[in-house]
Amino acid sequence: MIELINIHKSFGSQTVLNGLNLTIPVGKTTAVIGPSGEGKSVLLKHMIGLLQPDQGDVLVDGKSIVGLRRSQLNQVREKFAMVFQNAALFDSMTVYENVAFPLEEKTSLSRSEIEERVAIALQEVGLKKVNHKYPDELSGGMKKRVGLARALLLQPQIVLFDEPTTGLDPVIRRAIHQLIKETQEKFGFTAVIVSHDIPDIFEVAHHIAMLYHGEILQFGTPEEIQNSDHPVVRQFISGSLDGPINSGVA
Ligand SMILES: Nc1ncnc2c1ncn2[C@@H]1O[C@H](COP(=O)(O)OP(=O)(O)OP(=O)(O)O)[C@@H](O)[C@H]1O
Repeated sequence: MIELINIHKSFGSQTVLNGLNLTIPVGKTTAVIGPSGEGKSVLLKHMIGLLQPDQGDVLVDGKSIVGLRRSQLNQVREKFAMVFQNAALFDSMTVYENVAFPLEEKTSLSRSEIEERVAIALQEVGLKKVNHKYPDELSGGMKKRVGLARALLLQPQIVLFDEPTTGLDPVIRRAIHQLIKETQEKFGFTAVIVSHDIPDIFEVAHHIAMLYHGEILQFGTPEEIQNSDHPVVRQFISGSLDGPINSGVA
């Protein structure tokens, strides 16, 4: 379980998180939504110790990860996998080499065992005959699938997705969402997804956390969020220009 307790985070004079509390349910998918620039990525980075809070605590399975030494933090991070916006593949490596990389680095599996696991992982994300291709020979959707295959290979307990469908067309976006949903159900990991995909994300996540002005304004099931009475939540999910949220565009 990940618990964020009274998190405060500022960059210079800009306060981004302002006493934020959030508990991520185990074995479920939680989506973090909210206007651009409100701190969704900053929040995700606190969960894995890439950023430290100015105040407050982050607990992973009941233990604080704030102020840990690098070696201790690396141990905690073994529970996690992170799927970045751009899939973060190594351009000079083939798809096979990219996916095999964590197994070669972190396990003592034999070459044939690694080959077998990579083949299964690529099959699981619906990729065929791409082993020898390089990332720049793949479409955006295929790259995301490779990133997901690599993330799942070490069987993480927790998978963090930072806007996993950015830049994809609506059909591929749906396919990636479907894949995240299916793999989460199959492996049962705890997932946290930062997403702008409304209303699609309501079909993927079990819980939605709406971030606004440095706090979680509302946490609930997709149904509860869709039926929210809160004017900010209502405006945000309907994409209306009228309401308390200022788009910042004149
Ligand atoms: N390392 C950093 N140093 C300084 N400011 C930062 C840093 N990281 C984030 N910020 C600032 O914190 C704010 C929140 O950024 P963040 O990327 O978390 O927003 P977001 O909600 O994920 O936005 P978007 O939906 O547009 O991706 C932004 O104003 C950003 O400029």
